[in-house]
Amino acid sequence: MKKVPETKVKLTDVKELINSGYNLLGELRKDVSAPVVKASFLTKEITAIYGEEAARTFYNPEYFTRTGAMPKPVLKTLFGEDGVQTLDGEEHHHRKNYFMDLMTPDRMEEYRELLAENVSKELDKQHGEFELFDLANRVLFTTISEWAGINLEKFDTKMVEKLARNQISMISGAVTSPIDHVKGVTDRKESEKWAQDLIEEARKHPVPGKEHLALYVFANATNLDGELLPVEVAAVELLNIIRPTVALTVWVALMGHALFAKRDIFEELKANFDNLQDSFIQEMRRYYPFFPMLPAITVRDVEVDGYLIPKDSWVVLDLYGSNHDERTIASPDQFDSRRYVGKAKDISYEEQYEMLAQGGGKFREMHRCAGEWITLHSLRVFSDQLVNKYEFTVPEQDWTIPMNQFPTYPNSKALLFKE
Ligand code: HEM
Repeated sequence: MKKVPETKVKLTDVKELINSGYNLLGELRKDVSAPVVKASFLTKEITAIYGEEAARTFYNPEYFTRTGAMPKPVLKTLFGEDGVQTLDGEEHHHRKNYFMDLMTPDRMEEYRELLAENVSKELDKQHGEFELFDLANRVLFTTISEWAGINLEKFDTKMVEKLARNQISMISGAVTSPIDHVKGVTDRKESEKWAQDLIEEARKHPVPGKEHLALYVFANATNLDGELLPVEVAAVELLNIIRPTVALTVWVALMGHALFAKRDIFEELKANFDNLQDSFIQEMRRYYPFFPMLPAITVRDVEVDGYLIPKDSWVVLDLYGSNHDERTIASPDQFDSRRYVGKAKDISYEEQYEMLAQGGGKFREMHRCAGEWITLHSLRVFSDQLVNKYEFTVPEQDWTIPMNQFPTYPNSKALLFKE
């Protein structure tokens, strides 16, 4: 086995590591002409790996642990502390089951119907120019809250709008300028307080017949010893449903880019919608940058692509790089709506590592995203309504998607015009 080559490029802070762009790790690989690369990062060393085979190894608990791997600033904004993302082994499996048990086919269908109704209502109201990003942000927040059993009627419109925006600033505050980070931390605190009050209320006043809804599931969730989760942790987990669903705002704005920046993808999809819709959605998840990388620590010496990564190394799996891996993906930098025809379902319902936008592997045993199916249903609803149900014209705008911003979406937030 070969020694991992080290790049001379110095990474001096978290902002530089993640915010300097989705292509950074690819550039480091180029710098050393190898698929595995080591770089100095503050006082630590970081080893970057990518691709389907590397992902298989990364998800194997015999080789890697997630405990202690996630940088603190990310926990303080994006994920929250002591949530499912930070657990390993039995404890993780037990907690993750609460999430996966929510995702039954019936509940997914209820979510899809609710979202379709809410998107239609919002689109019906639009006359003139509007930002698809803002519309999606509002609709996704109200829909997922309702689906989770949260009654938003108790809160005034300003508070609801603020909470909807918080779900995005918690993400952008994870790795960004100090000012945005402080805002991300403040907005997370406000959201956690909101979620804690909801959990406490749900514990005090259980509603018969609502036990299966996310709010009540997390209010009643226990640890491995059968004790109720601390209210703070239950709130973090409730937000682990709300925040990432609202984050789909970003993918909806990127869908705006796919469909309206140029018309060719729109026309191809409209002409053959039923056949292409799911493949188009999977290609969107692959092609556009979103979640950049995942960290873990080796628990023993590990071989990746013929290179030896010693025990106790801090390793990141480059998700964006994996989804653009020229070794396994034909013309990875081209958007091809047909790429996943015939295998769109396998990509998101089987254990797999071929496309890693939301992680890979087994849903219950591993850290793979619990919301992949909600994501698919959301993107199905939006693509259907944008392509088939309404007509838009597209104002002049800046469609640039900056590669050094997290999360990233078109500068114009996808402007559309409806009569
Ligand atoms: C906006 C689109 C989304 C993206 C890009 C995304 C991405 C990811 C990624 C990369 C992970 C980590 C995978 C790993 O550590 O191996 C993850 C985990 C997770 N996601 Fe998502 N996700 C999205 C939407 C959702 C939705 C809609 C939900 C919930 C309804 C959700 C809930 C979760 C949870 C609970 C975890 C932690 C799983 C665990 O640690 O076992 N995500 N997601």
